[in-house]
Amino acid sequence: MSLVSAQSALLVLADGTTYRGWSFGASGTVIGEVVFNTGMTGYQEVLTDPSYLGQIVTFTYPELGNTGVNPEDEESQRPQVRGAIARNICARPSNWRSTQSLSDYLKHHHIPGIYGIDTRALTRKIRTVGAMNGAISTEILDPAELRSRVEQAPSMAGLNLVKEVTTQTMYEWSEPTDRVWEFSPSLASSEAAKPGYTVVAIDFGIKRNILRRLASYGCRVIVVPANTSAEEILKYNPDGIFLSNGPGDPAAVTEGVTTTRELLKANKPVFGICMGHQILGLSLGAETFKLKFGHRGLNQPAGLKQRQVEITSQNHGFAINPESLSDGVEITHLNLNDQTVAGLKHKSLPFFSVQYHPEASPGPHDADYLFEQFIQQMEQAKRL
Ligand SMILES: N[C@@H](CCC(=O)O)C(=O)O
Repeated sequence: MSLVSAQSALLVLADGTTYRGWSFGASGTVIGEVVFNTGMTGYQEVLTDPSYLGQIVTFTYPELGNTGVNPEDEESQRPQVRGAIARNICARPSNWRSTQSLSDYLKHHHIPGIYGIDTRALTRKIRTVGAMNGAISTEILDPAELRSRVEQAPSMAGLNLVKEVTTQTMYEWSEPTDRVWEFSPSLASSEAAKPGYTVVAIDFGIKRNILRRLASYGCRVIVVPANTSAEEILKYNPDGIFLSNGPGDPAAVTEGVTTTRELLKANKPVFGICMGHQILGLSLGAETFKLKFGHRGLNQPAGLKQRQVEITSQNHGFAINPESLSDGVEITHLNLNDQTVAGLKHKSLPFFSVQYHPEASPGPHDADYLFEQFIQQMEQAKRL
């Protein structure tokens, strides 16, 4: 295990703000959208969530790496972030599941990180000015030169990144949440009746824990590439269709929107999470817009008509414009911090979606009931 280095590294934002720190993970230069995540746990799940593709993530939790990394906590095959920013790094992880230090892991995957950064100041900057591109480098230590590289990078708005993360071929997923970790009383206490519904999941950058939750509720999940046609999807005769999370600008994922619009004509239950929620909204005629700095963390309150507020895990930079929703669509949840749309459903057809992540990983489990809601919709559809 290598200790964290004292090699100098530079972080420059598009507006010229410069931070000096030290390198962890790989050496090199990376450019991406600099965002912040306020979660106090789950750095490995964040790093491997495909929705973060193209982004440099600032972790506001003050020390990263304490529990190392392990093979079970991967949300996809590899870390997907372009870079990581930390206040401090723990060089000697201590956890019974740890197989590698965070720094070695990122080095292995050629992902640079910078630590020693005043992440509170950086977060305030992003909150005030808005999320913007930036670069981390261990090679270019002249701020003006690094900034000129940042200026050449495209903005996140308008970027379709789905093709970089979607599966190339279809596959089936059957692994549920490990029984040791199961938290749902109905699933943990009994050999709950497994409904055995077939769900086709369109992979815009799917997280493994979504697949696990669907499998835990007894679904046979067929995961298909994002460019699969509606006709091919319907050939699997699914009981329900799932639209996954994913990176980039949802409005640029035109193929996914066209396919979903076609699929809606079949009137089968449809459930969307995060980008899946945005794609469902776009398919129903709504528009999306880019938020100033997005929501990324584990304690975002969502609610509206329900008596209980859900504390939710979130990770998104775009949202649905409520003004653009047609009469047939109802808002079910708002983000209670800024009143943006956090959930919607069709008033008469079995389509619903949430902007947040009910699968958590990391995060609270308040919204896990939405998977059960999807199962109930498939049950009802079968009875008709
Ligand atoms: N890329 C979209 C969706 C994120 C997700 O699906 O997790 C956004 O930033 O809003």
